[in-house]
Amino acid sequence: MTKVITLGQFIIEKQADFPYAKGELSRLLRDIGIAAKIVNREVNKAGLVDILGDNGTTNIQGEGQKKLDVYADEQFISALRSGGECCVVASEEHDDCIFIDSHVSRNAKYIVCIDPLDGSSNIDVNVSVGTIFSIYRRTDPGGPIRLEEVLQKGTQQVAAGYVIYGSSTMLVYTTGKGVNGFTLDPSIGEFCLSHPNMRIPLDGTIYSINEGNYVKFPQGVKDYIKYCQVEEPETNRPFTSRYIGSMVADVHRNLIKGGVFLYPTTSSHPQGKLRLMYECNPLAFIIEQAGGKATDGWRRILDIQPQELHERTPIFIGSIAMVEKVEEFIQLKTVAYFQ
Ligand SMILES: O=P(O)(O)OC[C@H]1O[C@](O)(COP(=O)(O)O)[C@@H](O)[C@@H]1O
Ligand SMILES: [Mg+2]
Ligand SMILES: [Mg+2]
Repeated sequence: MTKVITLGQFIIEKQADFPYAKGELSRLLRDIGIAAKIVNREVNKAGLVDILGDNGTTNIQGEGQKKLDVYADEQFISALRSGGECCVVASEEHDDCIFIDSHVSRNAKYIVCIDPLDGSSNIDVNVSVGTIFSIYRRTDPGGPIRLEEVLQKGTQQVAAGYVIYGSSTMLVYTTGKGVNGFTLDPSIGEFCLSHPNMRIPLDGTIYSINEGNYVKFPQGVKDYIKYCQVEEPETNRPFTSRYIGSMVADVHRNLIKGGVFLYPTTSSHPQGKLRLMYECNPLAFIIEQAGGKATDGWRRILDIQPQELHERTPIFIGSIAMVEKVEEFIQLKTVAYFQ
C-alpha cells in the first residue's frame, strides 16, 4: 500500500529545506489549495449550477468576463484575505492591485499574482481550465506597499504553481527546489502527491499553437510551423499539433509528454496575448524548474523587468531542444530581414 502524502504534509515536510522558514509560505500555499478545492467543486458541476456563461462585465483586458472567472477570483481573494499571509493580490480580473489591509495580514510579507481562471473560452464547453499563481516576497516590508514591489522580475518568485481542472484535478507547484504534482482525491478531499519531482523531456514531437492565426504570425514562427510539418522520419517529423486553448492544459501536457507551446506576437496582439505577471512568469518558473525553457524568442521570460501589471509578452515554452529550435527560426529570420 503506497503511503499517501497530502499537500499539507508535503509542504510542512519541505519547509525544512528553508532554514529561516516560519511557516508563512506554507500557510499561503495551504490557503491557495483550499480555494482551489472550492473552485473545483463548482467546475465539476458547472452545468448544474448557474456558473456557466457570461457575467456581462468586462475586465481591463477588454475581455468579457465569464461567471466562473468572477467566481474563481472571489474565492481566491477571500481565501488569501482570511489566511493572513498575503498583503497584496494582483489578479487578471482587477484593474489595480488589491491591497489586503486586514488585522490578520498587517505584517504579511507575500505578494500573490493570479489568473483565477485560465482558459475562459473553454469553460462552457467542458474542456480543461485552470488557475495560475505566482508568489513574491515584499522587497520593503514595514513601509507602505508600492507597485514596484509587485512588479518584480520572474527570477524573484519564491513560489509558483497552477491548478488544472481536468479529467482529474491537479495542483502543480515549485518553491525553486523542483516541481511536484498533487491530484485531488475527492473521497478524502485532499490533494495527494501523485507526480513527485516532475521533469519535462529535453526534446519532444508536439507543437502547440493556434494555427488559426497563421497569417498574423511573424515570418520566423510561420517558418517554424512549416518545419514541424515537413516529412522527415529521422527527426520524428512531421510533429503532432495539439492545441487545447487553455494555456495551463497545453503547458501541463507538454510538461509530461515533451513539446513546445507557442503564443507569438500577432498583428492583433503586437505584444503577444498572454500576461507576464500571472501567466508567463509562473509557468516559466515551473518549466525551468522541471528542466525546460521559456523565452520571448530572444530573452528568458524570467529576466523580463515588468513595467505594468497586465503587460503581455510573446512566449515560447517547453522542452529545451524545441524552444531553442523556435528561437533559431525567430532570430534567423529577423537577422536576415535587417541585413
Ligand atoms: O483563443 P486563443 O487566441 O488561442 O487564446 C488562447 C489563450 O488565451 C487564454 O485563454 C488566456 O487566458 P484567460 O482565459 O485566463 O484569459 C489562454 O489560456 C490560452 O492559451
Ligand atoms: Mg489565462
Ligand atoms: Mg483568466
